[in-house]
Amino acid sequence: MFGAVVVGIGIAGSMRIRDLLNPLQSSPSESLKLIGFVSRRKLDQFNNAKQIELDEALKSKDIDAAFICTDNQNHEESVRHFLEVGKHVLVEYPMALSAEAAYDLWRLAEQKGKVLHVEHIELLTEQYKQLKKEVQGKKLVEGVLHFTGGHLDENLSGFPSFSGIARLSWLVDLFGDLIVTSATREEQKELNYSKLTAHFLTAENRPLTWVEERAPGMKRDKHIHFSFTTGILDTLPSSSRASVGLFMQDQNLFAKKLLGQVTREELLAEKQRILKCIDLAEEIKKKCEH
Ligand SMILES: NC(=O)C1=CN([C@@H]2O[C@H](COP(=O)(O)OP(=O)(O)OC[C@H]3O[C@@H](n4cnc5c(N)ncnc54)[C@H](OP(=O)(O)O)[C@@H]3O)[C@@H](O)[C@H]2O)C=CC1
Ligand SMILES: C=CC1=C(C)/C(=C/c2[nH]c(/C=C3N=C(/C=C4\NC(=O)C(C)=C4C=C)C(C)=C\3CCC(=O)O)c(CCC(=O)O)c2C)NC1=O
Repeated sequence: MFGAVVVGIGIAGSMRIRDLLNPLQSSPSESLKLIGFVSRRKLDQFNNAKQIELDEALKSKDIDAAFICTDNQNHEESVRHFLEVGKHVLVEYPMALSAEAAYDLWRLAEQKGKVLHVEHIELLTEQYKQLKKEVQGKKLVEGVLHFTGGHLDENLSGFPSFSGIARLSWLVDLFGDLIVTSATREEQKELNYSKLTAHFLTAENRPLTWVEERAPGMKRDKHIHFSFTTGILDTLPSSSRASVGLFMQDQNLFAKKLLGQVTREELLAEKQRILKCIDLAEEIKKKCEH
């Protein structure tokens, strides 16, 4: 059994507590046991789980793994604290808000011989799995992925290429290695309006564009326009709900890693994809700041 603590009780943290208390039967998740949660607020109890102090969690012999579900600006610090005291870590994406920090944390995890798992539920949705099937084997001519969503506080969430890393993950997982050719940022501060536009080239020199647009009340949505040599794909597949919840699927993956059931090749491929996306996010940020 691996004792677990959930850190940060927002939307994601609450779902983590729910899933840890109700693991999918006969799944790797049954090897995880919730010991308690850490919050910067005083909550005492949450779904019968008990609140513990951060210091206590770091020292506790009953805790083997930490689930970091705080706002993005806190990820680096929390991941580092738990790795340093020799705990395994699951962190919600984005793992950190700079490439330097991300590489540093992987090095630390390897030094300590601990699992560092980054949640990427955007790759686990039925919609994405269907999209990937539709794209497989096709030759891209050009493509656009346009995301819209509500306002985010950048002090907590970080630069939009990092808070929007799920869109980069989609593009890299669908089309392979990308290079950033240009990126711009448009902001209307008084309206909390933000639009990031990044242009890429694929390894075959095909152009791809990512737009991340946010404003208060804007609907959370994604639009695609992918031209292939064989035709155009401009609607996302209609999606049924996954039979196993997304955070539960991710928890199973983490538990499998703790149990040593994931191959070195798989672990390496995943790490490379995650760092590739972080590198792109960093590059986009640099280009926007110029
Ligand atoms: N929501 C989602 O579907 C997904 C989220 N993620 C990632 O998960 C992480 C957390 O996101 P999410 O849970 O959505 O964000 P929330 O804003 O809901 O929670 C973030 C943090 O804010 C604090 N908080 C929560 N509610 C309140 C409140 N009422 N008053 C004051 N503080 C509060 C909590 O910290 P504390 O308990 O310490 O006060 C919590 O850790 C992010 O990194 C995000 O990218 C990733 C994939 C999906
Ligand atoms: C209703 C308000 C709502 C909020 C505040 C919300 C926040 C939210 N959802 C996210 C991703 C995500 N959120 C979901 C799914 C959900 N997430 C949920 O909170 C719920 C209820 C679902 C269920 C459909 C998925 C699948 C992702 C991964 C990125 C994606 O594919 O869009 C993220 C991570 C950053 C990002 O990729 O944009 C945040 C902060 N999502 C919401 O839907």
